[in-house]
Parts: sequence; structure tokens; C-alpha cells
Amino acid sequence: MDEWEEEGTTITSTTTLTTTSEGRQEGSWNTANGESGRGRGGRGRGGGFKSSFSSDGDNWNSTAGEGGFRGRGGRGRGRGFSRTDRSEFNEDDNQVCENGGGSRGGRGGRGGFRSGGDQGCRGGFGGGYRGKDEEVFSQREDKENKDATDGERPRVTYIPPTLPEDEDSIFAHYETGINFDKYDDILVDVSGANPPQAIMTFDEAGLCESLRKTVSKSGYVKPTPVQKHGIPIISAGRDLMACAQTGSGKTAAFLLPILQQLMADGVAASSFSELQEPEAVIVAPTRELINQIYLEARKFAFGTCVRPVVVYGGVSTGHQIREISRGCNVLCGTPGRLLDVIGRGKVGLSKVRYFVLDEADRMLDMGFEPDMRRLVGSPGMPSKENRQTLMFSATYPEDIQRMAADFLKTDYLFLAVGVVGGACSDVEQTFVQVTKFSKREQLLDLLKTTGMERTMVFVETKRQADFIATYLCQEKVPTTSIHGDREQREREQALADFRSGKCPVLVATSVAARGLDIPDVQHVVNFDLPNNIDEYVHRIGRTGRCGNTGRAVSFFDPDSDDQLARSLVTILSKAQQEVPSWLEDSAFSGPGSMGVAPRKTFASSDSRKVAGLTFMGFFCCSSLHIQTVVEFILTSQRQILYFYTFHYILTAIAIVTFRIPIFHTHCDQ
Ligand SMILES: Nc1ncnc2c1ncn2[C@@H]1O[C@H](COP(=O)(O)OP(=O)(O)OP(=O)(O)O)[C@@H](O)[C@H]1O
Repeated sequence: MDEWEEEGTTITSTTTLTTTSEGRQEGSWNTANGESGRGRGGRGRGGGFKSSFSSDGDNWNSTAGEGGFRGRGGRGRGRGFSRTDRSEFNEDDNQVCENGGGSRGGRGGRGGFRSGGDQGCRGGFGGGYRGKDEEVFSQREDKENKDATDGERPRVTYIPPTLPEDEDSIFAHYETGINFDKYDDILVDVSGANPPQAIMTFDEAGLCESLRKTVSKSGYVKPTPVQKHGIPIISAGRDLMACAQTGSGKTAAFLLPILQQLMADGVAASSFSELQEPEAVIVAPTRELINQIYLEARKFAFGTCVRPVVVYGGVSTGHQIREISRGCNVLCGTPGRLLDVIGRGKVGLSKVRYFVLDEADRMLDMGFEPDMRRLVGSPGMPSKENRQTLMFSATYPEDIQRMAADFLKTDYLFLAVGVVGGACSDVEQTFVQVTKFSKREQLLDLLKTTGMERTMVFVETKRQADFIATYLCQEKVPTTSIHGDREQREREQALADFRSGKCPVLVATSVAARGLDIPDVQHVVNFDLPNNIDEYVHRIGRTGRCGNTGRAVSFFDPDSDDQLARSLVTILSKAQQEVPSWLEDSAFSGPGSMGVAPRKTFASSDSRKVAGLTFMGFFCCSSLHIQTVVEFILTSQRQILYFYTFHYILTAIAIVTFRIPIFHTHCDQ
């Protein structure tokens, strides 16, 4: 629960971890805490950790920097939020972190963050927990840019390395796994009026020659279920809310039909216009994910006149605007930066035909919903009746589904491949009961058995991510980390090192939970379990992708993870996996376990059906009871009349209360 998941959390701690890291060219990974960050209002004191990895040989040198973490930067100005932090830092015997007592600085707008990156960024930011989402970052960055203009703050100057242009790099892909063909056995449900026929092969998708070539060069032989159904739905011009398990090809399911249509219509990028007007806008919650989507779009559009462009925070806005001005048909972006470039008048929305929300449930939850509304309400953006809106995710809480309908035409189709919100069945899930003090040793033991296999370790907080990464480095496990307080250059370097295998262990916060498609991730470890079951599903979905198998090991601390037990049992059973008896005990023995659904928002299917079913159930019961009541009124049997009235009210309450579980049983065959 770091970057994203603060809903319902009591916020009490906003410590700044002032950490910067420099990736040295000879392969060293060096993280040093910023010298006393003295941003405005920030009192970041030195210390920090320092770890370096010398790639020549197995030489991992990590020193928990003199003084360890000493992030005292939490006192800043600006709006911040406090939170209850489940970090182990404060309790740990070997604590190397002095983090201001864990409950300070709820107003953490501007603390001390100072970086000496090779891009010359010297950003003063921080001052507390901002994490929540990309937008918060973007706003901050925009603020930084504005401040820079005022001569107060430096600009974000990072420009990502130029992408390789050779076909081998562009079309590099990993192989589908042994379970790829089993995708065909998954039950698919399309709800809504007049869905078009699914396709069985890419030939039936009616792709133009150039797309056929790029699809084939990408190693795609046959479509996955979400592609079989999604492609014809999008090609037929329908709005779509699609749900399919992690790693099952949702990206191509929306990119291919969009690109196909743009190519068929002869859309071509032009650098002559001052105002660029993309035909498609794609949004995703994190920088790395949107960049990945962009790379996929660029791959499929290779050799054609359709030009995708990506914009996201942490990168020089000027650079991105220059990229846009070279021609932009498909604009991929994180919400904050998108709104920024639109606000600067560099992008017009009047030609938008496709509006895509990847990780749609995340894009519509509390963190991003206002931005999504701002985006669809931006000047020139066609109304929902005049554009196609497409939503994709592996999870769709029911409340989010209901809200999503605001963005979709009323006759949208809902596509469910398998159990909505279900975990990928190719991931073997195991749980280890732990205490919070034993986690680190358990992690180390685990990593010793997995050796150099690629492993993502999810932790709850940014500080925890740095701390665990440092710890593993000290223990000579080549590790890097990714989280929202690292600079973009560092985040990209971390991913690159993980991808290449230079650092086979990546410690991550939730910022890396969704969408990232990294080859050969064999393991996911939930060092800290998230507080939300959907988050769990996304995290473990970083392995077991595209028909490959994977393993997820989760540390379950009964003291803090009990509230997740019931949802975990549900997830395990739905994925036909063994449920440890202790987990079952924990799930069904705790307070509030008497017949109450684990989570009301865990949707099983199209919320329209659920609503329909509830109404039908209520209506049937009502009719029956009304009939009975009338009969008894006529026969004047008062007690029985009271009994039935009472019973009628109870039934109504029960139906409304248990409507989700009722529907679960109905559709999870
Ligand atoms: N038809 C296909 N044949 C072979 N590989 C495919 C096919 N479709 C997608 N892939 C590959 O499968 C991997 C996973 O796809 P993708 O990232 O789109 O999954 P996803 O469903 O969006 O996952 P997530 O829910 O985690 O975001 C990618 O490497 C992609 O290139």
C-alpha cells in the first residue's frame, strides 16, 4: 500500500526518504541519500543508504550508508497526507532508518530531495508522502517547471535514451508458454446487445498487410480469447469494457483494431501542423506501463504512416512536446502529463475517435477519476456518443464498473474472459505464515533457493523498498528497486537492469504492480501483502504471463493481513489452488466472518447483470409475498400477516445485502 492504495487508510506518517541513485556506466548501482535535502520547508537530513554493485564479478558492495536512512524531511509545506505505515523500520532491531517517528509532517508538500543525477536534475521535492499516483507526481513536476520559470526551481530535464530503430530490438519478444493453448478453454461471456461474432484467427481480423506483418514478426500466431472477442467488437465500433486475466494480451486487443482502422482510413502523421490532433488517446496509471503500451503501438505501427507518441511525468516536457510536434496519431500518456500538454495547447482533441483506459478500474478509482473527467471534459474532446471508449483490466470492482458507465455509451459491451477479478491460474500461489520480524530472513532464504531467477519483491512503502533493496545488496543479492520517489532515470535504469538480468531481483512498491510485461519473471514475492485483493491479483500477474507458468509466494502476517484472508481464500479457490488450512481458519474465524461476503466490490461479471438479477430476485420475492399477504388479509389471520410482513422485509434486506454472493454462485461455474 504505497503509491496507490491509501483508500480508507489513516494517514499518520509522512517522512521523506531522500534518496538518489546513480547508475554508473560500468555497472555500478549506487544509491546515496541526498545530502541534507533542504527544499523549501524540508528538513531532510543526510544519512541514507549507499549500495554499489560492481558488475565485474560477483562483487556486491553495499554499505548501509553511514547513518543509514535518516530521512528527516517530512516537514514541508503544501498538502500532504498522513498514513499508517506498515513499514518495519521503526520496530526493527537492526534499524538503519531514522524516519522522524513515523507520524510527522502530514503537510508534506516540499521537503528536501536533492539529486545529483547525471542529467543534472536537482530537484527539490519530497517532504512527505505524496506517492498515491502518477498525477500527484505530474502536478508536482508541472509545479517544478513553473517554479523553474520563476527562477526558483529547476526543470525536469531528463530525456530518455533514444530507442533502438532496428527490427530485432523492436520485435524482440518472449515465447508463449506451455499453457497458451489452454486459454481457449476459458469461459468467455459477452454481455450487451448484439455482440459481433468472435474471430478465431488473425486472418479473420481483416488486418491490412503491414499490420499482418508486424503481428507475425511479434511472434503472434493465434489470438488470445480477449483478442478473439475484443478485436471484432472494437472493429464494429462498439464501446467496450473488457476483463481478462493478467498477461493474456489485452494490449494488442485494443491496439490492433485501432491501428487497423487508422491505417484503413489513410491516417498519416504530419509535422506541418502546430497543433497535433491525435485520433486515439490511451491512458494508463504509471509511467512505465504507458511507455510499454507506446512501445507495443510503435511495434505494430512499424513501417506505416501512423505515429504513436508517449508523454509521462519525470521526463522533460519540452522533449515530449517536440516529439508530439513531429506528428501524433496515437497519444499515449499518464493523466497528469496528458492534461499538461493539452493545457499548453499543443494537442487538440477534436479528432479523437478512440479513448482507451488501460487498467481501467485504476483509472476510475479515487486517485484518477477526477483527471479522467477532466480529460473527457477538455475542450474539443468528442462526447461519449461521438467517440469510442474502450476499457481494459484484469479486475473490475463493481462500484467502479457502475461509474465507468458514465464514460461509455449505454449499449457498451462487457467482455469477461474467465472470472472477473480472478488470478491467473498459471501462477502457483503459496502462502507463508510469518511474523513481521522474520520476514527479511525468510526472504533471503527464499531468494537463495531461487538463485538468479528473476524475482519481483513487492513491499508496501517506498522506504521499505529502499530498505529491503539495501539489505539484499548487503547480503550479496544483486537487487535494484523501483518506486515513486526514485527519479525517472533511476526507475528506467532499475527496470533495464532487471530486464537484462543484471539485477535479477527487483524490489517494488505498487507502482510496478500493474501491467508491466517483463520477460522471464519466474517469481513474485509479496513481502508485504497489499490491503486490497485486486492489487494482489495484479502483483502476482507479473509472472505466469502469456501461457508461461510462474510462482507467487506471499508472506502472511496474521497481525496485519487478516482482513485479506477471506478474499485470498476466494481467489485461491477460483484459481483451483490449494487453500492452506491456517488461511481458511484465519478467514472464517475472525470477527465479521459470519456469512458476510469477503468484499462487496469483488465483481463476478457485468454489473448491469448483477443489478438486473437483484431486481429480478426482489421482484419475484415481492410478488410472491404480496400475493401471500393479500391472501392473509382476506382471511384475516393477523399473526400470520405480521409474520409474512416481517419475513418480507427480511427477504428484501437479505437480497440487497447478499446480492453479490448470490451472483457469484450463479456465474462461477
Ligand atoms: N496472440 C498472442 N500471441 C503471442 N503473444 C502474445 C499474444 N498476445 C499478447 N502476447 C504477448 O503476451 C504478453 C502479455 O500481453 P499483455 O501485456 O498485453 O497482457 P495484459 O493482458 O495486458 O496483462 P496485464 O493485465 O498484466 O496488463 C506480451 O508480451 C504480449 O506481447
